Amino acid sequence: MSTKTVGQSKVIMSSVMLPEHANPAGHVHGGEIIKLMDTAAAVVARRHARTNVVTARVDELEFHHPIFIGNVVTCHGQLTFVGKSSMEISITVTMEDLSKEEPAKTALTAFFTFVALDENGRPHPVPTLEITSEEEACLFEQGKQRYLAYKQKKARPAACQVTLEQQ
Ligand SMILES: CCCCCCCCCCCCCCCC(=O)SCCNC(=O)CCNC(=O)[C@H](O)C(C)(C)COP(=O)(O)OP(=O)(O)OC[C@H]1O[C@@H](n2cnc3c(N)ncnc32)[C@H](O)[C@@H]1OP(=O)(O)O
Repeated sequence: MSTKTVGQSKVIMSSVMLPEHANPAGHVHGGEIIKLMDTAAAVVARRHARTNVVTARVDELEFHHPIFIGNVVTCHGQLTFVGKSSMEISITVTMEDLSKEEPAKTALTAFFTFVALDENGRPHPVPTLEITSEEEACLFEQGKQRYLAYKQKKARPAACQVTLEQQ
């Protein structure tokens, strides 16, 4: 199995927010930004895996600052953790008001888990992650904790999981 660095799949993607992205209150709809985040995370995952990838989970999604029509939003994405076929990607969204001479602000943050698939739609192994800095090592360890927490949750007995009433 090959190894790749975090830097080999990093992404930065910018978009201008248009009236069609607004919610009834005039802010940019959160769902529009989440779609941009998902797309940026998919680019990172696909660069790392070079196979089809799907979103499996979103952790710790936080809205820190509202976004308005006319703002430039930028998604910064990088791998934090890699399991066997799953990859966790950190996405930070910044917003910039082009009419003001001030630095971009952090608007949203989240961790997306993607799973690489083979041609039959089954999970497929991905390259391991080569860690090259202390910051990457710290993010990897935190991602590993979320990965292990998911595995633990999945192993819980059915009685501890939400079920839908039969119609
Ligand atoms: C034509 C294209 C060109 C494009 C080129 C450019 C690309 C850029 C543009 C595209 C941008 C749009 C990108 C949008 C992407 C979608 O919108 S995809 C659509 C939404 N997602 C889905 O429909 C996925 C639905 N879920 C599933 O299909 C299955 O649950 C999954 C995710 C394949 C997992 O299957 P499974 O049988 O549960 O697999 P299992 O063996 O249990 O687990 C496999 C791995 O997944 C992990 N996993 C599974 N479920 C979870 C979970 N819920 N949470 C965390 N980890 C999980 C496991 O821990 C395991 O990890 P490893 O130990 O292998 O590392």
